Amino acid sequence: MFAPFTQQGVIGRAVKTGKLEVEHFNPRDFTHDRHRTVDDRPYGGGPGMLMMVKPLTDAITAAKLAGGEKSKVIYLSPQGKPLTQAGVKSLAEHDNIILLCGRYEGVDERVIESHVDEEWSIGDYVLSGGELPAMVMMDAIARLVPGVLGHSDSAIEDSFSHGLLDCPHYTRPEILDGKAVPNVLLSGDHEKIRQWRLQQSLGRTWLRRPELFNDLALTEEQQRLLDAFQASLQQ
Ligand SMILES: Nc1nonc1C(=O)NCC1CCCCC1
Repeated sequence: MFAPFTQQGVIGRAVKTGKLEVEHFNPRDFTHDRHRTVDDRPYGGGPGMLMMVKPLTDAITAAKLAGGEKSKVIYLSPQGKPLTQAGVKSLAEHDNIILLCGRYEGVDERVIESHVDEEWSIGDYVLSGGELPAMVMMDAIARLVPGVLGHSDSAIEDSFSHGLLDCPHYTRPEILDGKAVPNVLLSGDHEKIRQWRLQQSLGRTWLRRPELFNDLALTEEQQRLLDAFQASLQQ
């Protein structure tokens, strides 16, 4: 699952240029029976299986040997803290991260208590395994690693970087099904374009995700632009 992800695109380039290192530790390689068993039945009954403790903790130990004892162990599950850009920024501070990807119905709680530093969720829905959430987290963190993105501004301008939703974007043709690109974007007036984009981000955030303003302290300019946006809707 991870090979295409770590060999293509932003992550692929970062791995190729040595800005990122990705290594896998498969619990199956830490089993000692013929069937390389990694799952076991849950105490208390109930459907499905859990991941066995020993192959998991041995894999984590091996990963720590490779990445260093200071590696942060992260477990991805719906029971984790909801991942936001702020959370990504805090995670990007670590030099080494071990992402524990669950399968079946999950892992023994004692593995989480004894080996996991932080539990994170990428959203309130249930997936079949932790691999896709791990790749989501890897992609979001990698974009913040200096030198990983060609044009670093694009990461800074990413939505949520200022806690706001992204503004609308346009490319050719200038008229599409009778709908024209907003004139300001054709004006070449970079200050006007910056203000328009900021106002659009503020307006969209207000219309679609007003709760995001709870964690934001708007600058005077932002407040002025938002007020004008709201007033324009009253007309
Ligand atoms: N949502 C999520 N956010 O992060 N992970 C998520 C998930 O849905 N993970 C599924 C895994 C969880 C461990 C047991 C097997 C299924």
